[in-house]
Amino acid sequence: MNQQEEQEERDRVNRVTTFLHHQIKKAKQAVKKAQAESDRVQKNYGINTSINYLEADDRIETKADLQQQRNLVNRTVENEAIVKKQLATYQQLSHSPYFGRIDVQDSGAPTPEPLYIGTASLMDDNGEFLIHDWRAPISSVYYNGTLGPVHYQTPNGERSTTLKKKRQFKIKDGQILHMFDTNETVGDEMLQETLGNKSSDQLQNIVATIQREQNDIIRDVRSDLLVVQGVAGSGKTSALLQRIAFLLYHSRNELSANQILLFSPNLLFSNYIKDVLPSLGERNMRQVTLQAFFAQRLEGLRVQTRFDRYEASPVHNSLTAYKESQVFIDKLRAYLRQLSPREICFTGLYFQGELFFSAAEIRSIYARLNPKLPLADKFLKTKNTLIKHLKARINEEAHEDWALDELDNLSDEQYHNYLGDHDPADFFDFDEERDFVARKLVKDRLHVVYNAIYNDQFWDQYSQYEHFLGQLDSTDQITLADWQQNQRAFTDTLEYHQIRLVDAAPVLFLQDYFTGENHNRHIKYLFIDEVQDYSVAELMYLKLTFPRAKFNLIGDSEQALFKDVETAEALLNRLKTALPVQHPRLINLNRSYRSTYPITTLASSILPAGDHIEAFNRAGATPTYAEVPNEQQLLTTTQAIIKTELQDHETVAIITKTKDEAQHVYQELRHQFDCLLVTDKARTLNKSVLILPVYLAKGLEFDTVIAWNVSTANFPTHHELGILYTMMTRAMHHLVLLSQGPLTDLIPERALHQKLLVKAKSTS
Ligand SMILES: Nc1ncnc2c1ncn2[C@@H]1O[C@H](COP(=O)(O)OP(=O)(O)OP(=O)(O)O)[C@@H](O)[C@H]1O
Repeated sequence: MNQQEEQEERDRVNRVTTFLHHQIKKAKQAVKKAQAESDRVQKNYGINTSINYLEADDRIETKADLQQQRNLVNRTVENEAIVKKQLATYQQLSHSPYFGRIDVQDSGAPTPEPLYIGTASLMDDNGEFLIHDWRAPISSVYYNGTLGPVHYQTPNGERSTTLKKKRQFKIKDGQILHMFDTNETVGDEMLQETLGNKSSDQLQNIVATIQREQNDIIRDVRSDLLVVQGVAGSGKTSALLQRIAFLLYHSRNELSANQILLFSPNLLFSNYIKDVLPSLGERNMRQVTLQAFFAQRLEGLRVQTRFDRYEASPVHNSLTAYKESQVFIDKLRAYLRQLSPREICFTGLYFQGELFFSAAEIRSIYARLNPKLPLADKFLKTKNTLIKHLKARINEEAHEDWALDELDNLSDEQYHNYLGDHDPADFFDFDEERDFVARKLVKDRLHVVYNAIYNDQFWDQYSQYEHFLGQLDSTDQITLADWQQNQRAFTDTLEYHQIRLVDAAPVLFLQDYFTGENHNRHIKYLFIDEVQDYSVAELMYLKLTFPRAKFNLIGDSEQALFKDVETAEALLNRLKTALPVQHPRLINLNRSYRSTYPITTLASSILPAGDHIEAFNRAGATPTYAEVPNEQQLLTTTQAIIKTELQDHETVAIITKTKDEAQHVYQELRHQFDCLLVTDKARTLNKSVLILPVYLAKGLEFDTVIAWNVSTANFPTHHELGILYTMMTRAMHHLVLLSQGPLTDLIPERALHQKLLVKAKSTS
């Protein structure tokens, strides 16, 4: 780029920034005006509603008036929101209006047309684009294309053009700090700089440096099952969030942020990612953890958390694996389909301590239905019939002694409340009036039975599940004794109002499949981050619950904490057969961005198939290790390392295998350092020394990581591989492995020979 071109770019940024400041001024006035207008309308609305309610005769007129007023209030509030959003966009663009430029020349066009790409689009007063939104169809050329003929997708099909130039900018506070032309997808230079920064307690958007394969994930609009298998630090979470921003733009007339649901691994993570979408001018999607979701659905039971289960026994057994498998859910489905009315666990409903509808009566209603009807229809028809019977019983019960007694004991006020708007003159005689009040009273009392029917209390899903378990045979891997013991464990925990995690999804599946209830058709896109920690049974249940949602499953099979590491292909094959979808797609991300080259190289070396991991070429210190003979020395070495690391870095995280270890380390260090023990209730990480168990470090990153006690004793088998890999890959700039006794054999000999890992100075 020559000097003149550089000057032209600077002039352009100045022009755009000046224009933006002008727009900000105008927008601020518009916001003020809109606020005043909505204040005025709301005040008016308040006055009108209070006046009009005094005038009883004008009720109908008042209702129409009120509706009109309410519409006006809604419109002004909406208008205020629009101008505020506009202002926010201008303010956001004024700091850094754009980060890219592409010059494209359509065939037949005399000259190339320069287009500037930023986080939002901006037009000048003549309606010409000064900035194109990064999500606009043409902008994909910036991310995907190299110079020459290029293609891009538009709502009307594929278009072609020629990419003549690609330029990148770094603009801060309206000043160009850096600009260069590139033929690469998006140049390494910019990425180097971004990745070299210190860690932050908030994930940043990656809009300026999205990589080609990440762009594929972001812009996919076809798949109904998109599986992203990406190595640690490959930008899966970043791409997921950029994808949500893209979808909100692409389908802005049909999709709103509250139709997108993200299952995130823990609350800390939810907080970590919360600024990304707002930084792109979009509202956040809804977020939930599987834990919270289960707890809400299984109200009244304490659901075991994944963390509890991991702490109780980090290693999976074959019985758990079986209950988490597709086979198990398939068996459950088949069982429900062939259930005879005799086997259905109906339960009687009681009223005032006496049986009101017996299980036998309910069963006979069910048995009379056409057996060929779908399960959910049969359940619904039974429910409706019960409600009909209940209504009939109201008339009968109104003549029973209990009802007549209650009627006689009603106060005048209660009696008139039951009469409601009715006048004694409305009735033929007093008996008719009493009969009317008696029916009202009975209806009122029987509401508990109505609620019980409405809430499906005439069927016991837990007993049904026990019945299902009872009729399963033991399998090759599971002995009859183990199986029976497992069934007893389900019943025992239930008595204490608890349920183990492994039973939560199957019980809910059984319940919703049988009743056809609790299906959420509102959610259009479901995202699951860290999907490798979900069982197939859990995913099958989520698919049942969110039947209209397109599934986006993002994870890394090598970071499996709660089960053994498996290949991406195996995971995908399991999912493809388990979830009924039409357009499955797998995208692999093999390039790792988070960590320095030496850290990624070491971390990959511990994986049996780690060769596919491509380390981004960012320089940094070689990871170090220290083997010490006792725990005291483990602590003193840790202290020394923290002190050294804090000289260069902002955050040091000590990652342990378990919560107990984390608590112990914290107790020992808290007097020396201002440190934070991270628990599963934590929302923020506001200290520079953090101590946390590995499952809470999921998805997060820190400048320096100290992997606590990765010894042979603590990490004895390949079951711990995913745990160790996850610990190591949280480090951005420096990684230290500490071990009491010999280092785990999971670190291969060659890592030491090839000096991928060297002894820490303080102990050498
Ligand atoms: N295209 C990119 N441009 C700039 N930074 C990027 C890009 N892709 C990823 N990063 C950075 O790399 C780091 C890791 O990204 P992210 O957390 O999204 O990866 P991940 O695959 O979800 O990681 P993990 O599975 O290990 O938790 C983040 O700091 C992110 O900002």
